[in-house]
Amino acid sequence: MLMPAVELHVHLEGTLEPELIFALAERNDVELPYTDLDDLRSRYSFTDLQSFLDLYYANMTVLRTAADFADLTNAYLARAAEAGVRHAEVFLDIQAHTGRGIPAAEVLAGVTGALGASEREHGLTSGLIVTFLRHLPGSEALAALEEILALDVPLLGVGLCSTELTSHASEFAPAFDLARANGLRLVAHAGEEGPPQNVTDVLDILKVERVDHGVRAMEDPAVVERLVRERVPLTVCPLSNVRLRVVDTIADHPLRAMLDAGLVVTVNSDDPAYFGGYVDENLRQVTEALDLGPQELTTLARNGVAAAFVDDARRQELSAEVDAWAAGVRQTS
Ligand code: HPA
Ligand SMILES: [Zn+2]
Repeated sequence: MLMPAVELHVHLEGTLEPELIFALAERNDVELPYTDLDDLRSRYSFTDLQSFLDLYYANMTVLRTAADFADLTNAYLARAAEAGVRHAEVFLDIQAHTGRGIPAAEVLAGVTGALGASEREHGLTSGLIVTFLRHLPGSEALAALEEILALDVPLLGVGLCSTELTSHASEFAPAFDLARANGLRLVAHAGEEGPPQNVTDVLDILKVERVDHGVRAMEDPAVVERLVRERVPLTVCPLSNVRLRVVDTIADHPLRAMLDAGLVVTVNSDDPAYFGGYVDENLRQVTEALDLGPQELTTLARNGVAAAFVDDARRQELSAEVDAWAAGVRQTS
């Protein structure tokens, strides 16, 4: 039986599958620089985060209308449901769309419309986290948030992504302060390509409640100790870490060491259309490569429920599903 999973780290644009890229290019009359699907797929070989981001942003040009964004969101929700995802909090790089002339209202109409129907249409609950792009100025993050708040769309939280190496977290403090003042939940990517200090910075300066990736925190025992003590969830993405060369192979992934250290880690897919698999495949590969047993998998599932931004009633439902699954796994192992 598939583990009931909570997905807390997935970029909607990173679920844009090659087939949908071609379908949307045709629908919108966008000329693609690829001859066919195989040509596009042959470019999915990355040397680091930036080499991936270049292709990821380039492929977004096919997304133009609310219907495109709704199709993208529905395709993800359908695939996530197949992967056992019971609740998903999805990231949206809104500035990557407004920056090429697509109005925020158009993007959000498509995304929030589909997310609003996720329970009815796909059987899982969901929420939206708008992620600011760290390679753009902090003032633009603030302006983006002001624009979104004025639209009054359902929004769960804000995050921070893109390259960690070219800016300091403090640039984004005004945007995060405004988000907090509006009751939004706060997360940020840190400790993926950047050092453990970046993890400390997003906690201290942006006051985030979860850290996305955070794997490089393992390089500093004091940071690990703090994350354990404060029970800060880390949304780990194993296949992403391999494909972006954060770790050499899945067998070298620190996930088991992170669990052993007492960190509240969860397993997520990041950009599944680019990195070789959704949550189910991430779980399958770490289970095999790191020889995870029922106990570790149950901990991962429970961590996901604990780390989700849901109300008490939904947390209890998710918790009961995990308990039922764990009891079944214990019986069969
Ligand atoms: O793994 C990631 N890191 C930073 N930014 C991103 N945007 C999409 N995926 C990522
Ligand atoms: Zn990410």
